[in-house]
Amino acid sequence: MVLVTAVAVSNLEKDYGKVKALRGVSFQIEEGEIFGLIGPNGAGKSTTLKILATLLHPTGGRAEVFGHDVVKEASEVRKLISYLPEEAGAYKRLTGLEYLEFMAKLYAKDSRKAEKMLKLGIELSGLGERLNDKVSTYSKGMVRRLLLARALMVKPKLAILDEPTSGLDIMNAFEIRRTIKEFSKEGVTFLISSHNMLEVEYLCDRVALIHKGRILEVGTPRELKERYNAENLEEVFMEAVKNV
Ligand SMILES: Nc1ncnc2c1ncn2[C@@H]1O[C@H](COP(=O)(O)OP(=O)(O)OP(=O)(O)O)[C@@H](O)[C@H]1O
Repeated sequence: MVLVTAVAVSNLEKDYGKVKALRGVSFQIEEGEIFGLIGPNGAGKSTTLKILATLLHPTGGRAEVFGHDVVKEASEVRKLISYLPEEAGAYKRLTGLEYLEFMAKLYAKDSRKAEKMLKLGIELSGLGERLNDKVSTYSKGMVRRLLLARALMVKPKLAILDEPTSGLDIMNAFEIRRTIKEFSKEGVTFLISSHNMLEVEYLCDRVALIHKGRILEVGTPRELKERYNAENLEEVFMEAVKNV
């Protein structure tokens, strides 16, 4: 099997004024992988994801998505990705169904494809009858499911998901993880950020530990646990930060 590089991040730096959010971040993701970027609050996860989603310009370094530079070829990159932001709440005046319909029409090349996309979005949202209610009446978890359905119904080559299960109850989080695994089998590549290390351990093929804008370790959960003689990724992380 020929490995295709989905994401190549090399020495990425991002300053917000005096704050150095990223201090030389590098990692690669192969096509079809579920890759987890994990670390504590303020580590630089969202910043890395936003740069890959073409929403932020890096201060230094490079990032490519399927060989396209995220700065110089941003419009090419946007055709290949879906991005789920950490905090999102737009389109409150629409019903969930109207929102999915609007997005399907925007993304699909013809009306038949839009229908198919919408059907998938409805199914993925799991919102049933509530899709007919305005988004403003949804709980945080319901909004999350709607946005995730939107992100996946377009079948992106790369899905960039910032804390996809944050704020969701156990059942919803379980469903989301199952959907991610299913889509991965169909060839969608995932970059997921999380500070829930146990969830990531279950879900991800490989993970990168990020702390204070630097990558501390990259590997499969099993490799990292062996490297640190640890029971789980939480223990790996606690050991890894000791050496910083
Ligand atoms: N717009 C901004 N202006 C100034 N500083 C920012 C801005 N966005 C992020 N930062 C800072 O950059 C650093 C990295 O933030 P980032 O949001 O990437 O972390 P994170 O790992 O996603 O954290 P969390 O898990 O809390 O979302 C933090 O110190 C944060 O305060």
